Amino acid sequence: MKPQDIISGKSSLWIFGYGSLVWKPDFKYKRSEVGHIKGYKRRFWHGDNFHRGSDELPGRVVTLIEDDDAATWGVAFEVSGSQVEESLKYLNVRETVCGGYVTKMVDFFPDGENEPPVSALVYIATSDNTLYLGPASPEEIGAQIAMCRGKTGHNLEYLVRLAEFMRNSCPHVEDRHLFSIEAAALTVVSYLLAAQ
Ligand SMILES: N[C@@H](CCC(=O)N[C@@H](CS)C(=O)NCC(=O)O)C(=O)O
Repeated sequence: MKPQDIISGKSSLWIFGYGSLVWKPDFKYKRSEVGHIKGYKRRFWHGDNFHRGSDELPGRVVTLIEDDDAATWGVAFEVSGSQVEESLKYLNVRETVCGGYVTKMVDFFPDGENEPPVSALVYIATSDNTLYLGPASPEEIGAQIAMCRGKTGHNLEYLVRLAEFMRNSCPHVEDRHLFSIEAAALTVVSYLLAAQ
């Protein structure tokens, strides 16, 4: 896939989502496929002071961390023609300007028998990013998510929608990091509700 072929409309572009993009792409696309990329693990190690948090109380959202033994499941969206420029302009604001993510090309493996991999664009927040928060225990991350909200909504919605996607669309994948944080966040919420 050459950039000039995408620009000329001769070939389409695939965009891989693994966080809010799996349940809220918010751009027009031709078709989508559930699948995975290799060599990365999904971690709630990126801060968010816009969509799901604030400068005072930054939320936590996901990024990808290189790990040769790992795979990350999500959804890839195929965009073609005018959808290419429209989606990239939109995602540049949502992901890069507001979120601090940078772009990379990876191989996406659609779920299903013998489907060949396709090259896909992915947005990754690297550790040199000013919003990067890094590792913490599921309890610490869960508590932070339970307490944060931003201009797009509550950080809990971001977490639970992603966990729901994995349970519904990737039931064969055991994402201990995601589900342990979800359990911890919901425990904090239950205490807050009981204290009311
Ligand atoms: N790039 C990842 C993560 C994307 C992500 O969660 N980005 C945040 C920006 S910090 C976002 O779009 N949030 C919108 C929302 O929370 O509804 C993906 O492919 O899904």
